[in-house]
Amino acid sequence: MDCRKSFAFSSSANLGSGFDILSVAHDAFFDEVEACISSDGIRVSVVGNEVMIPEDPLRNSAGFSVISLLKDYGIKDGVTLKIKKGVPAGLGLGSSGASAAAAVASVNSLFSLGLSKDSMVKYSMLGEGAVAGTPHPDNVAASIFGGFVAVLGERTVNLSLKYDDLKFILFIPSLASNDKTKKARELVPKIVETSSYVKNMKYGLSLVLGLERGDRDLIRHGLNDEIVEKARLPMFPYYPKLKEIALSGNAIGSCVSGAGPSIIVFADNETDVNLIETEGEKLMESMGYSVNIKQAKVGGGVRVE
Ligand SMILES: Nc1ncnc2c1ncn2[C@@H]1O[C@H](COP(=O)(O)OP(=O)(O)OP(=O)(O)O)[C@@H](O)[C@H]1O
Ligand SMILES: N[C@@H](CCO)C(=O)O
Repeated sequence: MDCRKSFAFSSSANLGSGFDILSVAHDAFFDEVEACISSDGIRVSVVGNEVMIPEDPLRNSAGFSVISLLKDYGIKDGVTLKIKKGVPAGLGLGSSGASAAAAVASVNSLFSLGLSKDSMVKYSMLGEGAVAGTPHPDNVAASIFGGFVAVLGERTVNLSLKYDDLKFILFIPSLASNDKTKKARELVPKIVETSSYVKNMKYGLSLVLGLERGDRDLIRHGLNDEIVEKARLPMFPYYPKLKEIALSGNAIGSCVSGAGPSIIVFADNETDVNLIETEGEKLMESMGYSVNIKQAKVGGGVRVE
């Protein structure tokens, strides 16, 4: 049987004020998707630690992306997708995006379609639309390109990171829920004050310039959001205190990872990682949340075996 297998990392979207624009791939978790040509239509199976992931191809991010891709290219063959989940779902770590990215990469290779990375983003984000109601591109762009990315319309651009000792501490509460991103998107305000818009422009520029120049203070300033994070705060009530703890341990900064509930803390060699992990866990437990804490580094882009 003709098959291809791809691997895609987890990601954190909405960095600072970069809602739907700025994201990063990390090596905390990865998904593996094998695509094989079959005579049996489009089939999806999911193996791994997940119980809440649909195998109906139209409701699975990988399945929907591949259906759209095959349709556009007029491919009549069936394809079976075997998804091995590594990225936990519903936690703001780009789980649906990683599956879609790996599936599109596998099918691209299987049929020698020669898709550019931007085209892979275009098809993978359709799978996000099937899951979250709107096809947001930021998680899939990070998983496909790797590193820090800015999604600028139909083009995704990698930021050239100048920060050798950058690492992440991920606080991952056990709070996964179905349709979380869909619900979180409903909280985003449709109209914003000009003063909030101006603040967010400053944060966004600070973050991009800080990452490109390796400027710790700019990154810290840039890891703030006046609009989306604020509007969604009721979904993650522990976050303001957790950020205080991160800054007291001299983290570079922190923000909500994607649509939450996970939090990403940016750290370097000046950061007291132990203090942040210990105090952060204490805080979460005192508020009734059990939490998994994981360290990670910047991850690479999707890889076809
Ligand atoms: N292949 C897939 N992998 C993971 N989740 C999937 C997949 N296909 C469909 N889903 C559904 O998508 C939802 C998870 O997506 P959601 O956007 O809420 O979380 P996430 O992708 O883990 O995080 P985020 O997008 O906030 O980074 C779940 O309800 C799950 O059933
Ligand atoms: N930009 C998306 C990311 C979801 O991980 C959102 O916040 O809805």
